[in-house]
Amino acid sequence: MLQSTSRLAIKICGLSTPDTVGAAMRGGATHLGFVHFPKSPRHVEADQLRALAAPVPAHIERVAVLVDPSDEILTELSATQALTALQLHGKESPERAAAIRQRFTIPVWKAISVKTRADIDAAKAYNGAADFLLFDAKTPEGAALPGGMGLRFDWTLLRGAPLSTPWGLSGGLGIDNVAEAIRITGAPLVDVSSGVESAPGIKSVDKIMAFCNAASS
Ligand SMILES: O=C(O)c1ccccc1N[C@@H]1O[C@H](COP(=O)(O)O)[C@@H](O)[C@H]1O
Repeated sequence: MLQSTSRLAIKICGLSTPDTVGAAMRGGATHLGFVHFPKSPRHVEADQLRALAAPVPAHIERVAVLVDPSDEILTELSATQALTALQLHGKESPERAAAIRQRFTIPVWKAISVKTRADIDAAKAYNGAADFLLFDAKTPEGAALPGGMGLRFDWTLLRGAPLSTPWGLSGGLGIDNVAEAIRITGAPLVDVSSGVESAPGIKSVDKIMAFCNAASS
């Protein structure tokens, strides 16, 4: 889970190679994300995830990104013993999030798709059901993926939002805008995927390092 410290937390998401996992760790990422969703260009199988996470020290969180996962998929991932949290990035209800947390005894993050202030207000339904809320941009109806598309939302919508569950910001973050995003929202955690890629699914070591520097500056 996100620790209650003033240090900014950085999540580099969609990692699929040892060299980019290494870059994220060297850059100071506090959280590493692994997408398990076959439609994604960042998809990693459970065995691959286990191998990628093996050299990661315990103080760095390992988060699986999932879209409406079945219990079968969750059981397979749980068996890797490689994860410290599950990020639910589909249409999981508060009841489903709570049930996953209880059955798999692991912190659950819920991605909240945001277009308007009403979307942020509606996130309170997950208070007590999810351990962490990740605000991300709403992708267009019929889009191939529910995230990882480099889309951002109006960050000012988060100003003054009464959030009682720990939270973070994602969606369209990159080297050139992450500092502004932190300034506007006060986000305690920033999450990036496509903003540190050279092509969809291809993470760039240089961009990961630059993002970590920009976020921490
Ligand atoms: O990255 C993916 O392919 C993905 C697939 C399915 C659900 C979520 C996905 N990515 C997550 O989306 C946010 C924002 O990404 P971006 O920085 O805008 O590219 C991030 O949490 C990714 O983990």
